[in-house]
Amino acid sequence: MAESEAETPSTPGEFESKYFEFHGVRLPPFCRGKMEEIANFPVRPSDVWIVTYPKSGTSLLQEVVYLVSQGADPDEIGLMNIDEQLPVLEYPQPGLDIIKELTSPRLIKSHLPYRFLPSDLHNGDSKVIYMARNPKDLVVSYYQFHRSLRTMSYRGTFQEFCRRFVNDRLGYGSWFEHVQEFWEHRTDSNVLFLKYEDIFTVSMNEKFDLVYKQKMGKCDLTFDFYL
Ligand SMILES: Nc1ncnc2c1ncn2[C@@H]1O[C@H](COP(=O)(O)O)[C@@H](OP(=O)(O)O)[C@H]1O
Ligand SMILES: CCc1ccc(OS(=O)(=O)O)cc1
Repeated sequence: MAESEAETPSTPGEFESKYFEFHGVRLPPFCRGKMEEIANFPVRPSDVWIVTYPKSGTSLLQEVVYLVSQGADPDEIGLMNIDEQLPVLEYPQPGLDIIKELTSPRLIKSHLPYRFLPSDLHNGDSKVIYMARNPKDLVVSYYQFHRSLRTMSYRGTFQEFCRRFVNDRLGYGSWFEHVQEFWEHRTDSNVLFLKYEDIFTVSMNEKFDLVYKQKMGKCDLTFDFYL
């Protein structure tokens, strides 16, 4: 075991205790004590909310929404940290009080399941863009994230992590419920349901196919790329 791993052990028990359980859903500890305030959070008609299960391409989506809403220059987008422009509702920073005071139009992100979001959103009071990513790629991404996150210091195997994922035992709860709940609301007038693979893979797919053909020449090795 690497020295840094030995220094930051995280037994299954320690890892479990890092979560906060709310109505049967595992949430990150920073959600503790603010779920009622979140349910009553005042929403504005001009808001755009970006909601995802973690590792569903939130940053990619926020770049697109930010560019469109601000009329920003795509060439400049790489120069600035867009994460700083779009607060996450439930994160400790900047916090609910600051987000409440932001000037309109606000762009707000959240990873919370539909039923825990502000009740004004359920009433259709502002636009919500939800993006889902296929769970097989997502679970790899979420695993790497847990390994790198100092506060979680996850040290289990990928196999064990997958077990947690399919048994709904990770932060933000069940991916399966998260996605299904939004899918049920996909035809609501204020909800736009997107798939990561549609906005990322489709646009990049043709380019990759072209480059693959050019660079692999006569080699007949093929892969099953699926959309
Ligand atoms: N423009 C972009 N900015 C950041 N992440 C992007 C991105 N386009 C795709 N992604 C992918 O989105 C995932 C992160 O999701 P989120 O933003 O919700 O945390 C990462 O997946 P991988 O870890 O599989 O590479 C990352 O590579
Ligand atoms: C497991 C804790 C956690 C913390 C933050 C997350 O959000 S994000 O992926 O950094 O946006 C997700 C999970």
